Amino acid sequence: MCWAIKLTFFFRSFNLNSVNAFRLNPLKDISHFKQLGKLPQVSWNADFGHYGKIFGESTAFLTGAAYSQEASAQFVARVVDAQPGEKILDLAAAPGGKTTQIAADMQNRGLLVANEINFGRAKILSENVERSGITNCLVTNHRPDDLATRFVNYFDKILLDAPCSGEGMFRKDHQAVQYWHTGYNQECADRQREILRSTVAMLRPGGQLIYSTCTFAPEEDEQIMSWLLTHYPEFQLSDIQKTAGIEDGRPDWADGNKTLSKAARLWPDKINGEGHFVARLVKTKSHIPEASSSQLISNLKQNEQRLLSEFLTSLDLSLPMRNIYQFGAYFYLFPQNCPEIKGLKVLRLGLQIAELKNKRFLPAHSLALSLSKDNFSQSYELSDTELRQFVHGDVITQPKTILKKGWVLMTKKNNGIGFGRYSDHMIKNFYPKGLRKLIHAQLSES
Ligand SMILES: C[S@@+](CC[C@H](N)C(=O)[O-])C[C@H]1O[C@@H](n2cnc3c(N)ncnc32)[C@H](O)[C@@H]1O
Repeated sequence: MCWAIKLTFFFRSFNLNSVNAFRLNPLKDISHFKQLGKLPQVSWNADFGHYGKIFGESTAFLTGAAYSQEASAQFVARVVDAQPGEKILDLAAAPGGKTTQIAADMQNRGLLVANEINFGRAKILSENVERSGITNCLVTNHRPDDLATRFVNYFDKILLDAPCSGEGMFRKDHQAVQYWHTGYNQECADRQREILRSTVAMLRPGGQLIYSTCTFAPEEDEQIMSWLLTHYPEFQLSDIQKTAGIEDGRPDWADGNKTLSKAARLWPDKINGEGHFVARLVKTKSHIPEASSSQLISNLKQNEQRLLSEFLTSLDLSLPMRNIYQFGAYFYLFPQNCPEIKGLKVLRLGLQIAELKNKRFLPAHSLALSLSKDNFSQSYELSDTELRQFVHGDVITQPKTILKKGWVLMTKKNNGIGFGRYSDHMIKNFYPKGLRKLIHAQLSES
């Protein structure tokens, strides 16, 4: 096909609406979200990706069983191909689309560091990690060069989903168009090179760097990759499996290095999704000597350990006490191979499990979101009306099942969404005040 016709199809695609998509979250019990599972699949993420919209007042959102994510963006984590037990850094992670997909692939095993430079965005990332029931993630708020001084030759995989000119999102996010100006691609490219200078040192030899953008500009895509290959000869591009209209990268848009065709381009006129670029590189060796990195160890004193252990046992929970860290009144279950956190700006340390208040333990909201009906001492399945009451912060009076006095995991479609405490025929509400809201719409799955 000649260039003029190709370009006509490309520009025509901008007159079409972008298509909503989402991912079902296998860290949750998704067996009862039957309608969502029947929606058309995103072909490159067929296990969990679907086309359709998830509203913020739906049961899928409130339980964390689904995450809204544009279809092409779902391809990036497929290239990361995270495995349980790996040490992975998601360097520019907010709001968390790729972090939550990577964590699901890791099945909560191993270490996932999700970093975001912007504090406000890091808080949103942290909330999304919590709602998704992720337990092996450290959410940090650092500049890439800060992190690079801490983690030398450290990670098995690093995803840099780079800040970019966002041209691939123009039809989805009209604001992205407003930022664009002449010279913007070069400004973004300069920033991408700066971030990559810090990134390369953090990957262990043999590890993989996945670089992605949501822009069409070769200055930010193939040309950044050719710059990296020239300046860091220890990196080589590796093949990406491309299906369903995903195309090769374009060597002719950079320095002609043929291996650039191993990268992937997602064009909105060729696939059912927005514009994206993804490349995978392998680091063959490192010139920097391995730094010894110390691991976090439990700081629990004997007395707290005994009391916490008794509290957890009373809730039928069994957690490894050697992985519990106390920070003031709060107790966290930190991930396997967790690095020492002194000097790190950490917004979330694995899973917050409890708070000590007036000499009594309260189970943490994050804990509820990581549990389902069968792994807590007692649970209560909320009706739609009760769910509205619960997220509004109301007491649940006259519950319809028999409960024992004490903590109750409040569930919807079997997934924990918060804690209550039962006594005197009512369930007192422990849904966090900051998250309480009035749901106006009819509750539905999506
Ligand atoms: C494309 S977005 C990340 C999207 C995210 N990976 C996801 O899937 O939800 C790029 C991120 O890079 C961050 N960023 C901006 N400037 C940066 C810099 N100099 N270094 C590192 N990150 C930066 C932005 O705040 C933004 O959150």
